[in-house]
Amino acid sequence: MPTACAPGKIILSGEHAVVYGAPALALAVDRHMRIHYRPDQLPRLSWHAQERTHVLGLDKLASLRRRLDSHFERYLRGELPITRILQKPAELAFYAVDMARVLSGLDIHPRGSLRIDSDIPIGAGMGSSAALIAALLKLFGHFDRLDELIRQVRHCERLQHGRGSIIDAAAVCSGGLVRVQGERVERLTLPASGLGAGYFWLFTGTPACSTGACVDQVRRNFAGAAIWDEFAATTAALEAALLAGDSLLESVRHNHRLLTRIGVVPAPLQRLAEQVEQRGGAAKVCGAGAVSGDQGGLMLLLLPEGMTPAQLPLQPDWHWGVLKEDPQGVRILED
Ligand SMILES: Nc1ncnc2c1ncn2[C@@H]1O[C@H](COP(=O)(O)OP(=O)(O)OP(=O)(O)O)[C@@H](O)[C@H]1O
Ligand SMILES: C[C@@](O)(CCO)CC(=O)[O-]
Repeated sequence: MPTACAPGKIILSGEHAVVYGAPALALAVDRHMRIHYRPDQLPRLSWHAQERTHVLGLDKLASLRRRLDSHFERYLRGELPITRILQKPAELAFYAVDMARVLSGLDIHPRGSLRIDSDIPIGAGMGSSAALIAALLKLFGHFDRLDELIRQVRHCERLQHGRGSIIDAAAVCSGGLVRVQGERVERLTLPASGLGAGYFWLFTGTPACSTGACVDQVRRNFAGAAIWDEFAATTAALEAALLAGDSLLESVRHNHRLLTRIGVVPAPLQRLAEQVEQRGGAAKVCGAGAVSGDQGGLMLLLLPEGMTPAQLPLQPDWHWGVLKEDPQGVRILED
C-alpha cells in the first residue's frame, strides 16, 4: 500500500509580506501528513479523514475540478468570497487527485481508498493544506522537477488561499529551510548546529478566519503600503543572523511588531509576546495569524536558555513542541 508523507512548515519571517513581493523564510518541520492509498476496482475514490468518509464516483472527479476552477474565476472577479470556493474540505483532496491525473497526461482515474493520518493542526499556519496537496500530487502524479511540483501544489492551494504566495508549497515540497521571493524559491542550509536551542512552536487554537480570509483582509487594508519594505528588511536581517548562527531575538521581536501593525495578532497573543519579551525572549505569529477572534494559530517562541513554554502563562488548550527541521520534503514511504 503506497504512502505519501509531507512535512508541515513554519514561516520564520515574511508571512503576508511575501504576497507583495518581499522575501520570506520558511522551515519544513517534523510534523507530518501521511496519506495511505489502497487501490481497488470499484468505480469511486473514497477519502477517510478525521473519522469521516467522503466518496466520489470517478465520473464526477473531472466535473468537480471544472466547477472549482470556475469558482476560482468568480472569486478573481470579486463575485465569490474566498471561503465559498470550496464547499467541503474533502473537495480540495479530490481536486488535487484529478489535477495529478491531468498534469501527468493520464486518462485513467485512480480507484480505491485514501486514508489520512496527520499530526499537522488544520488551519493553524502549519501548512496542512499544502502538505495534503503535495502528498496527493506525489502519490498520483509524475513530476520530474521539484519546481514543477511546487508550482502545481500552489496552483491547487489557490482554492484555499486565493491570491496567496508559493511559500507553503515550496517548504513542504522541498523540505529544510527555504527562501521565497515572488516566484523564486531557493533552498538554504542551516549552520551545522541547526536552529540552536530555545526554539519552540506554540499552537494557540484554530483561528476564527481561514488563511485565505486573512490574506484578503490584509490586502484590503495594506496592499499598497510601505510597511512591506520594513518586513523585507527584517527578513533580510533574520536570514543573515540565522545563517551566521547569531541570535534571532531582535529580528523576531521586530517582526512581531510589524505583524501586530497589520492586525493579524489577536490580543491574547500580544499579551503572551509581551510576557515572553519581559523574560528575555521573543515571540511572533507564524503564518496568516487571525484578523478576528482570540485564536491565532501558530506562534514561534524563542526562549532564553533553560526555559520552556511550560514556564509561561499559557491557556489550557494551547500546546507546544520543540521546533525541529524536516530536511526532506514530500516523499513516498516504502512499505
Ligand atoms: N488532516 C486533514 N484532513 C482533511 N483535510 C485536511 C487535513 N489537513 C488539511 N486539510 C485540508 O486543508 C484545509 C486547511 O487549509 P488552510 O490553508 O486553511 O490551513 P493550513 O494549511 O493548515 O494553514 P496555513 O495555510 O496558514 O499554513 C482544510 O479545509 C482541508 O481541506
Ligand atoms: C499569510 C501567508 O503569507 C502564509 C500562509 O501560510 C499567505 C501566503 O503566503 O500565501
